[in-house]
Amino acid sequence: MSELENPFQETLIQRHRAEPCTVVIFGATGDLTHRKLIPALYNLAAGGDLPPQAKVVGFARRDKTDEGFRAELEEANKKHSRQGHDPALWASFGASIHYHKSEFQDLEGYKSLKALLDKFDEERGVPANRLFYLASAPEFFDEIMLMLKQSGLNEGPEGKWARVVCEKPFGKDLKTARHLNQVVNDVFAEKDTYRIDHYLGKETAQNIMVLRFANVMFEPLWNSTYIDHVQITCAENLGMEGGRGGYYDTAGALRDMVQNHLFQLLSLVAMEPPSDLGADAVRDEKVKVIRSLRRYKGPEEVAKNIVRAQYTAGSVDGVERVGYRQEDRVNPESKTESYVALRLFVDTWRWQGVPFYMRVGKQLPKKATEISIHFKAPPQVPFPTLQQRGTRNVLVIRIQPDEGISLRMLSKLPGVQLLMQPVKMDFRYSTSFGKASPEAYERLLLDAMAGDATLFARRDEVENAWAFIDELENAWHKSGNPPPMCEYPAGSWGPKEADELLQADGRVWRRL
Ligand SMILES: NC(=O)C1=CN([C@@H]2O[C@H](COP(=O)(O)OP(=O)(O)OC[C@H]3O[C@@H](n4cnc5c(N)ncnc54)[C@H](OP(=O)(O)O)[C@@H]3O)[C@@H](O)[C@H]2O)C=CC1
Ligand SMILES: O=C1O[C@H](COP(=O)(O)O)[C@@H](O)[C@H](O)[C@H]1O
Repeated sequence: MSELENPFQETLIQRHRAEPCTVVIFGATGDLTHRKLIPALYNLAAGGDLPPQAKVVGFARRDKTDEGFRAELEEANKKHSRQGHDPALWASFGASIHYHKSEFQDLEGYKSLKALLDKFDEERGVPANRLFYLASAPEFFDEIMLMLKQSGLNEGPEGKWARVVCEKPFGKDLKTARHLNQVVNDVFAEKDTYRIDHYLGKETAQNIMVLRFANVMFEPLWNSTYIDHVQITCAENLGMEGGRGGYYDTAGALRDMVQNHLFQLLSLVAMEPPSDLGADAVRDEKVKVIRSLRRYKGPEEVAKNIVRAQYTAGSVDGVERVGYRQEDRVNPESKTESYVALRLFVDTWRWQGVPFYMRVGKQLPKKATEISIHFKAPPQVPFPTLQQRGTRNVLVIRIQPDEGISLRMLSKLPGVQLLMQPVKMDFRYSTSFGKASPEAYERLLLDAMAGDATLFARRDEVENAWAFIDELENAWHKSGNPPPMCEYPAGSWGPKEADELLQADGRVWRRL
């Protein structure tokens, strides 16, 4: 075998061979199904990864025929499929899609759904596994769970499984998340519960563990002896488009992005090596990171370490944007943050004293998510100038776009004098692998069908994350002296207070 052949190929193929199943999507006439779920299933079909004889059933309340539903989804697929749209492939994939009209609250609708799934099994000649995907607003989760239980749909046909995939947001605080977990786990065992965090499905997020644990040169340096600090940035150049203001204004950047996506990235960067790659071994290590986050008690500590802000009118990509409070469906007196910057500490042996700075915001100059690991300076001799920050080693993991990893290091400038200049070693997915990465939802749907929960949030991860977030939200919204709400013009990199957060520590945000 040549050195370049992939020795893991067989394991990976086995891990992802999904069993036959029917996917039922609750809320199938919605935006998520059109933009993400159907294109993901179509692309799995295009790659030959969809289980044989798979079927998709869309569940929603509007009147539609199978044909009408398929035609609507075909239009959406033309717009959103990452590999384009092949009419011949759609003809066979589309034929596997069906529509089932019912209210979420109507038990009869679930009984007739069960009859439909049983009929498909009869037509196939073998019973299929069942994957229920909750692509509805979270206030319907309780009802849907109850109905699945009462109709007996939470049990698969004999010898087959039934699993549930829950979309985010998974609760809006610890109390609601606990309640939801209880409701879901009363109907499905935890092993059959898949809480989506689509950042875990991103190729580059998955690569963090490979980078750290499959290369010998990084892990020995991956600790407070060598790392000065870590930055995680998730910038978006959009505001409240597509009517999202109504939901977003009840959530804010901290709940919408930090509690889930950013904490998942933080966990992958800060976790200890798992003993194996099984879902529980990985998630055991991730949850320890969240549990080790230093808690901020009270508004003073929160104000010192967390900056929240709303955008005011400005321009992004040359287009005028209104301020956050002027957005459609946003309360004109809103106290919801569209930006947050945090200084966090993971109180473990490995990370003692290393700050993790995170920032996330809407209406920033560009869309970019990256993690940067900022190393300490080497001992002063023999290069005294190395104390300057711009000369230190920085490892950048670009989550999106232009996925890849770069390493800044110092090189001697060619010439007769000993002058140094920072240079960059850059690995790009697009050039190194020559093929596009699958969309996060493709990977996650396939994993749920294959019974691999590694890239899904476990109950304790979600609850521990909320426990941390609740204290910040309480300081902001329930204390007598709440930390200030800062401002930043749309199109800027955030409020000056976020810069000051790092300046106070003698550091600066990395320029993206
Ligand atoms: N859209 C996105 O990009 C993302 C969405 N999410 C999450 O996914 C979930 C769904 O989002 P999205 O698709 O945007 O939502 P939409 O509002 O676009 O869709 C809601 C769906 O729920 C159905 N529905 C609502 N009430 C009932 C009812 N009483 N009985 C039966 N069906 C009902 C609607 O059916 P009908 O049309 O028949 O009324 C529709 O199919 C949300 O939790 C959201 O937070 C998460 C990440 C990204
Ligand atoms: O979950 C969410 O994620 C999107 C950003 O996702 P990305 O894959 O485009 O980075 C964010 O816009 C949205 O507010 C949030 O709910």
